[in-house]
Amino acid sequence: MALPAELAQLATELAPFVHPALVRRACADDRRGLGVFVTQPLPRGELLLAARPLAAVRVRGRDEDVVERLAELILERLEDPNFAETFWSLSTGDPTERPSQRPKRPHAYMNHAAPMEATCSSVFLGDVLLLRTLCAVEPDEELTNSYCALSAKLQLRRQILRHCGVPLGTSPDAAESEPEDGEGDDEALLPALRALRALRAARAASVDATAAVHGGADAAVARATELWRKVVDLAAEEVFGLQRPTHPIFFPMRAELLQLQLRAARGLGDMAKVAELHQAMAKSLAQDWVVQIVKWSGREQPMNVEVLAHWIAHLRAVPAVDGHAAVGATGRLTRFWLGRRPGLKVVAEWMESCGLGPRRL
Ligand SMILES: C[S@@+](CC[C@H](N)C(=O)[O-])C[C@H]1O[C@@H](n2cnc3c(N)ncnc32)[C@H](O)[C@@H]1O
Repeated sequence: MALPAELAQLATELAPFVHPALVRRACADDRRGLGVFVTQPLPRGELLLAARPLAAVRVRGRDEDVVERLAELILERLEDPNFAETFWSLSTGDPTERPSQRPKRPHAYMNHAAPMEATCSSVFLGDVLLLRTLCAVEPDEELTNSYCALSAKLQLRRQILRHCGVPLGTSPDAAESEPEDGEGDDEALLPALRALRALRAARAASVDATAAVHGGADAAVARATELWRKVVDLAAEEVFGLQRPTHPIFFPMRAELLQLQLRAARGLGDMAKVAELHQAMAKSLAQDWVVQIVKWSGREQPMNVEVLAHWIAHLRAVPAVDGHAAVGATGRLTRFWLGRRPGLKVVAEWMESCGLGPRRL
């Protein structure tokens, strides 16, 4: 989906931009290689980068081989010496030779940190990538970005990190594999084991419901409806306990349960429930973080764009919904990212253009 004209204009005004306080240096922990650091204090929300990608391909279906198509495009363009110089400047380089340099494309050089620890986050505005600080940063502090989406489940996190060459075990989200029944006697993981059993049951019910509905017959549809209802009715409080658990393993588990419930509610056509679940997801993605991050002052909402996408989806699910909180949160998030507050319709189109429309969440 194309970006609304108002935002396409903004993208043109912002890009290209690289913040002058960014430098590329060797990290103190040499297993991390080079990283991006700041030379001066920066406030929360500072724009660090607004850049168009070196190469982009348009994807129509899910199965298209994006990596192969990108590689072909890059090989073609490498014949242009200007492109080749920029492209090869992305490679790791030798930290002992050039300990410090202004990075031309800092996003490509940033190391990963778990979403609850990353100091930066990025979003696409059309084909312009915007990168901002999520908290105030001090001089000589390393800037980090999560390579995984905020809502990614444990298994997907580990896949992404493995694929990106981040050693598993250096990041809390990579270290937390799903515990097996009877494994370990860590007190903190006992509620996680209970929750996992409920989560596994919900996963199985969702797979069965999808298979049943493809059967098409009335009995199959009735069976799917029953299974979806079962998933939707799982109370998060029962699954995770009444107290908000602080162990990081709970974030992806809670997000996964809500995602399964969202799909089930959509299958049932229960749009009021869909709206309620998007709201729960927005709050959960925002608040679970706040519990972890002492660095953030007060209970300020994390400005991750996935949170914005869920508020917008909440507003779209049931037009008559009382949207006071959602409109407020949407306004704060869009102002944070864009420096302005366009209408809800424009923000909804922006989310669609980022692949964060209600059907994709
Ligand atoms: C986009 S590059 C980041 C820049 C890189 N450190 C360099 O020296 O060019 C991604 C690579 O950085 C390393 N890396 C990123 N995040 C890391 C982390 N949290 N711990 C250890 N290594 C990390 C991995 O080797 C990964 O393949």
